[in-house]
Amino acid sequence: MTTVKIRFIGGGNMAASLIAGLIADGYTPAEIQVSDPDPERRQVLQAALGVRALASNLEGLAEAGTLVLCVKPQMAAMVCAELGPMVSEHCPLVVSVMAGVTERTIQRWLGGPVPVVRAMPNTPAMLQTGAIGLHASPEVDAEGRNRAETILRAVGLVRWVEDEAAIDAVTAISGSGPAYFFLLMETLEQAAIELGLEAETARLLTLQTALGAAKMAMESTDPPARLRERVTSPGGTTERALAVFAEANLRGLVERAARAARDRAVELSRILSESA
Ligand SMILES: NC(=O)C1=CN([C@@H]2O[C@H](COP(=O)(O)OP(=O)(O)OC[C@H]3O[C@@H](n4cnc5c(N)ncnc54)[C@H](OP(=O)(O)O)[C@@H]3O)[C@@H](O)[C@H]2O)C=CC1
Ligand SMILES: O=C(O)[C@@H]1CCC=N1
Repeated sequence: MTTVKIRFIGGGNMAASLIAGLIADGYTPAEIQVSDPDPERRQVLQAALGVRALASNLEGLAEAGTLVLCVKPQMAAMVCAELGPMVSEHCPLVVSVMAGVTERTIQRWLGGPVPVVRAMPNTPAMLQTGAIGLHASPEVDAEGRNRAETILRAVGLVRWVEDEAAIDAVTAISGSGPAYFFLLMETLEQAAIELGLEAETARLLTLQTALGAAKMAMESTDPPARLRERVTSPGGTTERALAVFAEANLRGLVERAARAARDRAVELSRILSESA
């Protein structure tokens, strides 16, 4: 019988992305379990990913070496209170992907100073192209850090941060970040259609351009600013477009957006740490 290695609590978007990435990396569905209260969601998870999806958060929990908390921050207190006695008894490694829920708060809700790793992934984890920030509470030993890193490395690029507060910045940049790039893709595709391109052509040219730009930026030794300059012929078309972005202060806007996301994570941490 295969031992369940990883148990997800909450089977929504982020859990499904992580599970898909882990399976793509070679984990077998039998090594992963998930619990979620919604029967339709459980059916989708079972059908799409082949993992066992349970209604109860406690059923089979003792078997798992690692628990991944994947519920909304607002549900976390209730879920941790339910899991606390079992976590104290069986001491699995607790990994939380929840935005704005600190290690101290999770420990308080679980009822003791258990080892907690905070991981901030993003949905491209499903294609093993996630970007993940990690931070461990002082109770996590080398084996626990190694285990968390191995699991998350299977679904993308991992960076440890020294200070737990940096996880809020990671949340604002790479946790939420796919949404910013998707927004840019949506708007560029729409602009292409408005300029007269056929819809499928607009879609494909936009997406391939995003992929090509990201690949170039990843693989080049030059920074993105230099790559941008090479596209921008003096007196040419790109220059005109970039002038419009500058006029609207795109840089300031992006900075404000990232700050707003970071501040929301900080606000959630404060509200949740003050709650019962
Ligand atoms: N989405 C993302 O890109 C990212 C999300 N995160 C974090 O991941 C966590 C989950 O987010 P996301 O997947 O987007 O949210 P979802 O709402 O998609 O997933 C949460 C899941 O938890 C289920 N749930 C609700 N109550 C319980 C319970 N008592 N026990 C077990 N499961 C429960 C929900 O069911 P129901 O819908 O029926 O209530 C839902 O299926 C959040 O804390 C978020 O901060 C982190 C990085 C990126
Ligand atoms: O929007 C959110 O709160 C979550 C955290 C990062 C991405 N999605």
